[in-house]
Amino acid sequence: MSKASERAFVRMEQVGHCYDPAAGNMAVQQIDLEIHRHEFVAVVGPSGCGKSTLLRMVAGLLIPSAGKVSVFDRQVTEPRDDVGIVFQKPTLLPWLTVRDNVLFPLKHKYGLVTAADKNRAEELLAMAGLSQFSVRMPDELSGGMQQRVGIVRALLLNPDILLMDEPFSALDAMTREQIGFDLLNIWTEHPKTVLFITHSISEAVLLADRVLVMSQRPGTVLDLIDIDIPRPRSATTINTPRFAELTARIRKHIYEPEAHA
Ligand SMILES: Nc1ncnc2c1ncn2[C@@H]1O[C@H](COP(=O)(O)OP(=O)(O)OP(=O)(O)O)[C@@H](O)[C@H]1O
Repeated sequence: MSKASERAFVRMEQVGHCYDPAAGNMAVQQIDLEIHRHEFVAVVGPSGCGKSTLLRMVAGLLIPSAGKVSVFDRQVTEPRDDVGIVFQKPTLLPWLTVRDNVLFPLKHKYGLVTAADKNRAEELLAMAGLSQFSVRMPDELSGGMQQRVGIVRALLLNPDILLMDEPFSALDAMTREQIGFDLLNIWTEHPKTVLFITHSISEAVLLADRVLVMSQRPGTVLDLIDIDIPRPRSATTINTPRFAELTARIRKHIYEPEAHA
């Protein structure tokens, strides 16, 4: 079945949001977007264009002041419990081991943790290359490892949707590239619908099925680009002509927006 004929999983229809109705200026406006189940969509755009606002609306943490957000045809009207969110900083609890940190949301949600949960935690930690660190404390881990723990913690709840808000921006370039490939491996094994915000155009092209390019505030959709680069992708993908073409197309939108007006 082609993507176009699939039913949308996340749908935004003429979505807009105004944080300050008295002032009346919109943060985002007229957003139309359909995301398919298990699709990986990256969002890029200038600072302050409303990327995080978009993500918060999908999570139900923010209700749009115009238009409608729905997930599987049901309008989002309150915070959803089927989304996993990964932020720029993993905010691990310093007094718990890595394993207890990733199990914490399950314990909080259901009041107990089963043997199956513990096995799954170990399996995901192994996929993230953290097996040997499951009984270590967070401050014994590097920044990249802590961020992997944050991703495992979000995945352990087995959310339908994974929302990632600049998850790798605090990491150095090499760690960032590696953790991107780790994320792709985990996503391939455990498919999820991913909305991934990044300031890195090459990261967006390397990871995503489609890249949403937003305009300056009030943010709206400038382009939605199919990343037709075959998977699995690797470090050498960056050297392909198609990669260069796609990143150039996005750069043009960001740095020469008037050319598309
Ligand atoms: N709670 C809030 N109250 C008022 N204005 C807000 C609030 N949150 C965000 N804004 C404004 O809405 C606009 C969009 O913010 P948002 O954080 O969604 O942008 P962003 O694209 O994620 O930015 P960045 O790339 O810098 O993280 C910005 O102009 C911001 O100042």
